[in-house]
Amino acid sequence: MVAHTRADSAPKPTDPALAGARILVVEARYYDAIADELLAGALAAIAAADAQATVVTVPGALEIPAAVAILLDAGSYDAVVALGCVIRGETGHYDIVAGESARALMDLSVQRRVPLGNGILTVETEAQALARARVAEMNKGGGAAEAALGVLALKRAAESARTR
Ligand SMILES: Nc1c(NC[C@H](O)[C@H](O)[C@H](O)CO)[nH]c(=O)[nH]c1=O
Ligand SMILES: CC(=O)[C@@H](O)COP(=O)(O)O
Repeated sequence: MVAHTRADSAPKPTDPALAGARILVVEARYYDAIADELLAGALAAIAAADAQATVVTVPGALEIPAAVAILLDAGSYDAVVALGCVIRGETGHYDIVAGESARALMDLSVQRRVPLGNGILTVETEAQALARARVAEMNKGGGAAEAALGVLALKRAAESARTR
């Protein structure tokens, strides 16, 4: 039975239990400059936790969920970080790309019990995307990695409590 974990005592991304954890990073390089910032932030957060990152690149956000599923089946990863940027255009395709990638990733994370940080930006303009991607600004890539690491620390704490 896992004792209730209060938010202020939840494991943190820098939890020593994360050292050596294998983090799968799947990035969609639809916009290179934005992808560069998201990836830099995510890799910095993973390195700060002394975890190991494997980076895979796909064309667009819609390809991220399938790539995650394929790689989780093919390899052994402790957590996943998804990175990308969806900018609204003239048609409803934005809703498909943004909504379906998010839904598929959420389903993967819950069904497979795999910690997953979603760093796919869904924005109206490139300026909004850059402000959120830039490490020196909102650093959403780093935030997505820290979210995945935080849930991984929680998962490891829960597994440890179960085996006591
Ligand atoms: N418009 C954006 C896309 N569109 C492409 C899709 O993600 C996908 O690659 C295509 O539909 C083929 O399956 N992707 C982004 O990541 N960002 C966008 O703004
Ligand atoms: C989010 C998208 O897929 C977007 O690039 C599509 O643009 P459009 O709706 O103008 O075709």
